[in-house]
Amino acid sequence: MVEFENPVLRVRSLKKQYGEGCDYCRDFKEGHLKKNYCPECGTIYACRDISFDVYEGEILGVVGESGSGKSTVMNCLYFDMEVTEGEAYISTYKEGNSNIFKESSQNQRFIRNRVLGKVYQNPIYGLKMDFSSIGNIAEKLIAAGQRNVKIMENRAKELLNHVNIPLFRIKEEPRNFSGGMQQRVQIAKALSNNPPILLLDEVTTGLDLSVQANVLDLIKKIQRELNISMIVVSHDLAVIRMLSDRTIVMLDGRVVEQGLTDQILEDPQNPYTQQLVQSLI
Ligand SMILES: Nc1ncnc2c1ncn2[C@@H]1O[C@H](COP(=O)(O)OP(=O)(O)OP(=O)(O)O)[C@@H](O)[C@H]1O
Repeated sequence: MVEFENPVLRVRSLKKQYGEGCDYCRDFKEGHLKKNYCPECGTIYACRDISFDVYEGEILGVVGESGSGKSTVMNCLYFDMEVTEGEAYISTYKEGNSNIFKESSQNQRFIRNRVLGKVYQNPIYGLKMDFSSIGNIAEKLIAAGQRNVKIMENRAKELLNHVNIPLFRIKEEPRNFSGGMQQRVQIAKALSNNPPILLLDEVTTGLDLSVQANVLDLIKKIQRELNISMIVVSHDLAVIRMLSDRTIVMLDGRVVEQGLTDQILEDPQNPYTQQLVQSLI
């Protein structure tokens, strides 16, 4: 049972825009934007004023249609892109007192290696396809300062076993693996340095339904066993329903609703969320 008491991650007023904005769009007057962009100057507001907490041991779901800004939130948190404005604090990093968006690039690299793990929809962003699976994990361990070959080998075997990659295949390159196996290796790699927070961006999109179910089961199992906090992004409310304790719903770069997943499913308040929930039935 998750206790919604200790946030491991606090995100405040995250904003990402492409373009300078103009007098017409800058204060977001009702009706001045077309979805997420300004028809006068063309500025795209990918994320506007996004705030949320992630608690210890919870899975937070982020759901919304294509272009709503879900991946932008994940990319900003993992420093794959720079925020325009905003703050984020991680309780295990500098006791939660430092805005990670303002950290030096060296410290941001440390956070990527030690504090956060990320699993991408497309495994080519998370894996070196021409390294072996074991080599992919070693790469992450080396980035965190590990140099002992035996320790790295044992850790890689343990992780790959955890995600059900057969021992006899761990020296193979992930390019030879099926989509589901590649995602499992990505998950193992992201867990290499025991990060307290895992970011999963559309990790089952594009997989066959049975493979998808298998990966979702694995995510749930890992979360239970390691009591890790996760943010799971998906356009598919069925995925979010299966995994997440709480959910935030995004539309046009904004959070339009957030709460316990059960509550959102049973009694959605926002018209867009109502549509999403109806599409499940
Ligand atoms: N480099 C960029 N330049 C301009 N606009 C961009 C850029 N990257 C993303 N966007 C825009 O930002 C908005 C949010 O994109 P984002 O990828 O976060 O959405 P999403 O909800 O994750 O959707 P999807 O699942 O389709 O990626 C979209 O309107 C997108 O076109």
